[in-house]
Amino acid sequence: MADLSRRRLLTGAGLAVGAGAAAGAGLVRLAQPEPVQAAVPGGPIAFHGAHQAGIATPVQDRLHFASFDLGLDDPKKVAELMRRWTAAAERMTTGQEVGTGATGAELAPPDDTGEALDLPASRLTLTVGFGPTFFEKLKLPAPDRLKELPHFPADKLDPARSGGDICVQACADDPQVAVHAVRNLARIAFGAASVRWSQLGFGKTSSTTPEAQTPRNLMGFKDGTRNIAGSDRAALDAHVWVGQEGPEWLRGGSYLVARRIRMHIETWDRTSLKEQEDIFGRTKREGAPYGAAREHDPVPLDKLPADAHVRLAHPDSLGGVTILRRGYSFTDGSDNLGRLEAGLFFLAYQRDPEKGFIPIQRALAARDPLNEYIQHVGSGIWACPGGVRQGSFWGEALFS
Ligand SMILES: C=CC1=C(C)c2cc3[nH]c(cc4nc(cc5[nH]c(cc1n2)c(C)c5CCC(=O)O)C(CCC(=O)O)=C4C)c(C)c3C=C
Ligand SMILES: [Fe+2]
Repeated sequence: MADLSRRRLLTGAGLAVGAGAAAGAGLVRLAQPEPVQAAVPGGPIAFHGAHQAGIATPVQDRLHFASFDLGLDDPKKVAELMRRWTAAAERMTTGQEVGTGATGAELAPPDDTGEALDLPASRLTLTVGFGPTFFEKLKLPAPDRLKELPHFPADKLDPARSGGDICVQACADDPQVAVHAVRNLARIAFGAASVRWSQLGFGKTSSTTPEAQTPRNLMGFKDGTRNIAGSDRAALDAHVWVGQEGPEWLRGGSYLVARRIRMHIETWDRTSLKEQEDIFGRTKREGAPYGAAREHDPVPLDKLPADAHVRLAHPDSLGGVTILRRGYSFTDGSDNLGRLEAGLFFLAYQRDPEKGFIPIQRALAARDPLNEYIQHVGSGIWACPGGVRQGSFWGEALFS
């Protein structure tokens, strides 16, 4: 049993000895040749399908988000990178080692870096998107709706934490699995693309499973109460998935907006409960909207302060504008004044940024009292291709 590795568990031999012991740990899923939606905690989430996993699929606990810059401008070579990345992603999302594994020929570096050996798939999802600069560099036609985001008042964006030709969103229940995935994709990309910036996240601040307990953000409020459910196909089709209006490669895909939002935690912590609740228009403990008793009660907008965050961002205040939020909290230690470098790594998926993030952020940037306690310091937008079929690779139709 000493070599009951991630990889052996997936082989017949590994399963014969491993299945019984693994079942209780959520590893029994590995018996299936085709990954299926995680039915047990830690099970794999299907990589193939009509849509990329990691958008409407249940939100995992941890994030490693990476933005890559291309080092070449030949679309054929980038297609080859996507083919190699897809092959690695297919393996990692089912808990397998990359390529020939973490141990191979003695005199060559192994194909897999090895730190995820013995760990389950941990519901790893890998979601890829292409930014405006990707299309410029490769001289490929960009989708109409993929435009650099406008400047919003009070933005203080750091170019070193913004943009990027390709993004990879790795989500998993185990941070080591998410970090391993990004690290191995970066290793594969050597010579073709390199990491421009990356962000670790924990404590998801959204939910695509309304029946689950809503997580809390670092301000202590339940975050993600009113979000698009992963099972709400009508809402996903209307607000998240690109339809016939997009190029073929993007249909079933989505536009992703990322914002690194720093929180002035120490100032927030000196703010009265009443003011904190007024800012959101919801109670802190229950998460109920003002004028209602329970978290999931409908929001009586006229009972909320006119500039409450929830009122400003609510679809009824914005002609129906709706996004799917999938953000994570982050802390990157403390700054030189001893203040926690913390905040929200906000991620939003939408069918059209002009009918999603942009009008909401315009309203929030203009009036949200939360602005006194936050600052947007990083930003990016990417077009995420539709789902990957068996035998295909990320964005294949874009390159052919
Ligand atoms: C541009 C979009 C949004 C940004 C940026 C944003 C930042 C941000 N939000 C919170 C905390 C909460 N947001 C909540 C609701 C909410 N927020 C947005 C959009 C943005 N938020 C939307 C669309 C909604 C839902 C509105 C609705 O339909 O009712 C809530 C309430 C709970 C919930 O419904 O999720 C909280 C809390 C922070 C802390 C923050 C920046 C740091
Ligand atoms: Fe919000």
